Amino acid sequence: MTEAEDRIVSGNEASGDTLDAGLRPQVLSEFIGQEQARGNLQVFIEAARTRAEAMDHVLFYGPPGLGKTTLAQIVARELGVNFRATSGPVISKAGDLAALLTNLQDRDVLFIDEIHRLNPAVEEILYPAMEDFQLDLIIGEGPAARSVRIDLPRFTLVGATTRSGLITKPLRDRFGIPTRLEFYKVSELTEVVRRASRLLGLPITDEGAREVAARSRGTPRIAGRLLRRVRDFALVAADERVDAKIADAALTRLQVDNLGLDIMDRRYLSCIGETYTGGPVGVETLAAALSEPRDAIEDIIEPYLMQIGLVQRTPRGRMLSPDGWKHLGLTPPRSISNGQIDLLGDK
Ligand SMILES: Nc1ncnc2c1ncn2[C@@H]1O[C@H](COP(=O)(O)OP(=O)(O)OP(=O)(O)O)[C@@H](O)[C@H]1O
Ligand SMILES: [Mg+2]
Repeated sequence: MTEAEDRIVSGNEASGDTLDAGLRPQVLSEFIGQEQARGNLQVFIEAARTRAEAMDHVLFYGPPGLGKTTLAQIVARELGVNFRATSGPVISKAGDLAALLTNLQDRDVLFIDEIHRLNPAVEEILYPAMEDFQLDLIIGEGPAARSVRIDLPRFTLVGATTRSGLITKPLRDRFGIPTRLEFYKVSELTEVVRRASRLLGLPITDEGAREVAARSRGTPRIAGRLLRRVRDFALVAADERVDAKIADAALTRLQVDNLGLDIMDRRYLSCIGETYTGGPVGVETLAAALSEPRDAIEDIIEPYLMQIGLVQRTPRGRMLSPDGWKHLGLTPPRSISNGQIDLLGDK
């Protein structure tokens, strides 16, 4: 695990998150936020149930910790079918996928996490399975090799990825229901925190919940994790319930600032701001300067900093925005404070 993934404010799943299982919403009506995705799924689930057919294949994509796995489980439960889970890197051979697929029952949900990491040879045999519910396998080798076609039960493939850009077009095209998950609003995360507090038996005020939510980077997984740390502080301080002041004190001690940024984010921001005088600077250069893999920077650090507008992508690299300078407590160079950042394209 890289340093970026191992932070309290990283959206990635960490070993300490095992408690999350109890916080996972079980049905669609308990799932907070993602209104558009939820509304659409509701319709498709109901239609599939009414017709007693397998639902179309679904692809969930978006940053880590927004609820892709949770929604996949909910889809299976609401459809009233079995949920089988695996992940891209685990299916190493065509035979592994064949074994999974032939063991499914009619209308089951097969969940493939990190689907962008499927081996191309495996992906190839997934196409006819998704499209025609058929498996074409080559049995044996050399002159004795022959191909067999196996009929599969009708199933629903639910794929999840944090890197939709890495999914091949033929694979993406075979998902009838591509669903993008967005960062949550503070009001939605406040609801997530209140629900989690209830389940944890932790008294919290509305302002306390809001304080935790506002610092959770739009990500329910982070909200749950911060809440547990706040609970520890409240317990040790013998506070009866968590209010905004207690939440703020706990999160400040954890070095999570008022925007939910931690030391790593601030290192990233000040690297652009101070070392590269505001940019533009390429992501490879930043990765080297911060000794973090490029993937970790692009997947974990940048999405939220861009979402809240502290960093901008330009054709020539990353730049600190006026708000980014402000957050660092620094004065931007004149050309930037005059608002002359060119924001063309996407690099
Ligand atoms: N809408 C929600 N309401 C309440 N809790 C949620 C919601 N979405 C996610 N969570 C909580 O956040 C945690 C992370 O969600 P989940 O594991 O589904 O994320 P993910 O998108 O699959 O992440 P990854 O990309 O790392 O696989 C869950 O344990 C769940 O408790
Ligand atoms: Mg997941």
